Amino acid sequence: MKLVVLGAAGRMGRTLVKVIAETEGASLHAALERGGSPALGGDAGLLAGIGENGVAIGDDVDAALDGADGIVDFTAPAVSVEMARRAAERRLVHVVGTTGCEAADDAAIRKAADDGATIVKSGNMSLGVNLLAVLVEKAARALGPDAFDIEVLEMHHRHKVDAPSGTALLLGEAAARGRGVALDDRAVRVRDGITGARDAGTIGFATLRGGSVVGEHSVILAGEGERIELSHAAGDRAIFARGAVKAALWAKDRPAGLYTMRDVLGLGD
Ligand SMILES: NC(=O)C1=CN([C@@H]2O[C@H](COP(=O)(O)OP(=O)(O)OC[C@H]3O[C@@H](n4cnc5c(N)ncnc54)[C@H](OP(=O)(O)O)[C@@H]3O)[C@@H](O)[C@H]2O)C=CC1
Ligand SMILES: O=C(O)C1=N[C@H](C(=O)O)C[C@H](O)C1
Repeated sequence: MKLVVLGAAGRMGRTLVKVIAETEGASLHAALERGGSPALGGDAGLLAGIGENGVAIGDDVDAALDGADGIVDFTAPAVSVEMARRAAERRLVHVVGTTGCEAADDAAIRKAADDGATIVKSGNMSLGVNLLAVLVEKAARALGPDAFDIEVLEMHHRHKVDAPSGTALLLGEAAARGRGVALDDRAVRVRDGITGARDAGTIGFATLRGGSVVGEHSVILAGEGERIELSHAAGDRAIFARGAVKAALWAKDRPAGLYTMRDVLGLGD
C-alpha cells in the first residue's frame, strides 16, 4: 500500500517514516510538509534516522497524492480537514491521528467520509489505549451513574498544543458511554478558583505538561473509601505509528466511511 506521510518532519511523521519502512505491505509514496518548512527538499529517511530512502520532503499535495493509496496524517486540525476533503475527491484512505479537533472539524471530516474517503480517526492509535477504553467503559457501566467519581488525568511533553489530550477525551467518552450519558453534558475540562463541591455524575479532566513525556493517562474511579485506577503509559511513539499503519492497511479495501481504532482492532462497539 502506497502511503503519503503528512507532517513528515514532525515527531510522529518521522516515526511513521521509520515504521512504514519496517512494515510488510506498506511503502512510503511521498512525504509532505507545509510550504516554507525548513525540512523541504530533505530526505525523509535521513530525517527519520533510518538512512537515505530517496523520498524528498515536498509541499506539492497533488503531486504527492497522484498514485497514492492512502494518507497518514498527524498534523493539525485545519490541515486534517483539508486533507480529508482531498481524500474524498480521490477516494483515498485517510488515517487521522491529529487531536484538538473542534466539533466543526469533526463534522467536516465526517462529511468527507460520507463523500467517499475511507477515514480512520482516533485520538490514540495504540492497542493499549484502545483496550484501556474498553475496560473503562465496562468499569463505568458496572459502577453505576454516580456512586464513583470519574477523573481523567493525563501528562504529555512540553510541546503539546491541545488539552485535554485526544486520548483523555477518548477515555472520557468511553466512561460516558459506560454510564449511558453524553460526555459533552458531563465533562468538567478545567477547574480554577472557588469551584464549589464536585457535581455528582460529572467526568473531570486534569492536564499536566512537561519534559519529554510521550503520553500517560489514568482514569480514576473514586468511591467512598476505595479508588480504582486504570492507566496506560506510552514509552515510544512507535506504538501510535504502528497502529496508524495497521489502520491504513485495514482500511485499504473497506467501503468509504468513518472508522475508529476499535473497528480496526476488533474491540467491538
Ligand atoms: N492519535 C494518536 O495516536 C496520536 C496523535 N498525535 C497527534 O498528532 C499531532 C501531531 O503531533 P506531533 O507529531 O507531536 O507534532 P509535530 O508538531 O511534531 O508534527 C506536526 C507536523 O506537521 C507539520 N505540518 C503543519 N502544517 C502542515 C501542512 N499543511 N502540511 C504538511 N505538514 C504540516 C508541522 O510542521 P511545522 O512544525 O513546520 O508547522 C510538523 O512538522 C498532534 O495533534 C498530536 O496530538 C500524536 C501522537 C499520537
Ligand atoms: O501530542 C502527543 O504527543 C500525543 N497526542 C495524542 C493525544 O492527544 O492523546 C496521543 C498521545 O497521547 C500522544
